[in-house]
Amino acid sequence: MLNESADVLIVGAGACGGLVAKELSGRGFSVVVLEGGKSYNPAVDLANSEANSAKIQWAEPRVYAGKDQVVPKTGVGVGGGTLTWLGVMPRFHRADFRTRTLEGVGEDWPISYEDLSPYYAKVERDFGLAGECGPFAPESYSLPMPAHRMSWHAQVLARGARRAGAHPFAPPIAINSEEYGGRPACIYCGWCGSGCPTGAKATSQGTYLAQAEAAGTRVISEAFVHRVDYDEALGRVTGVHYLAADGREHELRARIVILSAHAVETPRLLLMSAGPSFPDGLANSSGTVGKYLLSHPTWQVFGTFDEPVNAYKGIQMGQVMVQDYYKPDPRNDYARGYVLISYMMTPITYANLSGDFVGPELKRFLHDYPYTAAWWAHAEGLPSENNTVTLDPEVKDKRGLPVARIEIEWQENDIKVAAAARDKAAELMELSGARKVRIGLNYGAHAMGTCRMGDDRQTSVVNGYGQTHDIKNLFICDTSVFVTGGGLNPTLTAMAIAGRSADYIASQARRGEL
Ligand SMILES: Cc1cc2nc3c(=O)[nH]c(=O)nc-3n(C[C@H](O)[C@H](O)[C@H](O)COP(=O)(O)OP(=O)(O)OC[C@H]3O[C@@H](n4cnc5c(N)ncnc54)[C@H](O)[C@@H]3O)c2cc1C
Repeated sequence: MLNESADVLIVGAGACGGLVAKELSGRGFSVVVLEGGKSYNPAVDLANSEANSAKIQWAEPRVYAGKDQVVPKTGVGVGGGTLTWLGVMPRFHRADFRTRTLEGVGEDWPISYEDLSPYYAKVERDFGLAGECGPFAPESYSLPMPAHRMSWHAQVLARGARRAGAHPFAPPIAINSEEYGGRPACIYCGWCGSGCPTGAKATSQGTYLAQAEAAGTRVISEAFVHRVDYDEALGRVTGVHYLAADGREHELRARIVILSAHAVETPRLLLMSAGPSFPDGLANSSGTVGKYLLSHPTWQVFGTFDEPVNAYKGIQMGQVMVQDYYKPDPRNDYARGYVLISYMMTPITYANLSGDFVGPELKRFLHDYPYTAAWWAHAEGLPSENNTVTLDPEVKDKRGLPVARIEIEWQENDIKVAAAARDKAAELMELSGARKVRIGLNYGAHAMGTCRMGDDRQTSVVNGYGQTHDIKNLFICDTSVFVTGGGLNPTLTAMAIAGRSADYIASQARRGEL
């Protein structure tokens, strides 16, 4: 067993873990990041093959026991979800933080858009975003890089949206439209989800973690944390135990522990770290660790055109977005709203995941690939106590640890808002001139919630700064802390919250409060 120590120990080298490492190491803290996955050189290890995307997606067993299908998009490796992600980074709207007050659904957050506004801007600058804020943004803001020129796919989709009176725009995206941050402009090869071999796509690895390492952070890959250590006498966490690639156990001690393992593995780790003071899971006196799992109910909507669309050429997702139907409208028979995002899958994913097509219909569908455009209809799923991450009582991973058991069932509002999104996407596709519209799969995308923030320690796990109510030197900085999911891609908001938490941690530590 190896024993080491650090001021700050971060579990998970993804979007938020990388950001917090950079912020804290830049302020003189000694920081160690433990990452369960491998470290890759994208230019070599992930170059131009769809098969590579499997390397960087979480592939360890999980039990899906819910009524509805959810694909909790999770990456693995140094860079986490940003290795495989598609980089669409819109800001949440003011109303997203106050759904209970404004519409009587979900819960209000303990923080507001105004609290996050400067942190949004900082991530947009530091990470490097291209695009426009769009006509429905919570405030007008500009991004460091101009929008990408719309691909033909995006133009075809935008044509239908304009005919419906909507306002399509090129949303914020973490893919360089010009040289920025020492990274090249995108060459539109279309392999964003396989790891981006050129480095034009921003990843935590290529931005924050590289800067953190330059400032002294140590990133240890293939280090799977299976326990957060809690000292009963001190009432503090003291570090973690992790298993290295060779199966050997190590202990790492730290003054401050930050969990950034994403909304499935963070609650799993807390539940696995139960002890005498916390028999139901560490920092779980509220009983809410693992509850209120949030996801976005989505539909894939395809349109086949007479002329080639060649949607596989260019940025995979988010060359165009429609946000006209995002703002809640009392005339709707559902609360909240949705967006439409251009998204064409790469060929194998298209064949595997597009819909329930079989026989000649599947053959035609595959043949139509270059002639096909696609909207991703992306709606807000509301929190429910019954949507959970727990420890499976039977299935164990290769280390003998209980795997996460994920249960989700869409509620009536989720089904209605997602159906409205799907129908609008189909309508716009027809207006674009599609000769055939096909409805593809319906699933829950993204994972959030499970350790939600709140002012009330009886009903939430962390405060507005990601500090657990139960243990003052234990923090959560990832999408677990979301109270509601908004209807937009979540990672920018998670990173903005993590940036705010990093400021708080630094100031509290300096005052000797941690
Ligand atoms: C294909 C795909 C496309 C996506 N596209 C978008 C998009 O366009 N826009 C958007 O906003 N979001 C997108 N996402 C989602 C986005 O990747 C996540 O929201 C984001 O990465 C979450 O950040 P995080 O810091 O919470 O966790 P992550 O970035 O997931 O990082 C968590 C890290 O923790 C590690 N880890 C987990 N458990 C342990 C453990 N016990 N010990 C050590 N390490 C551990 C994991 O291996 C992982 O590297 C996409 C995701 C996928 C998979």
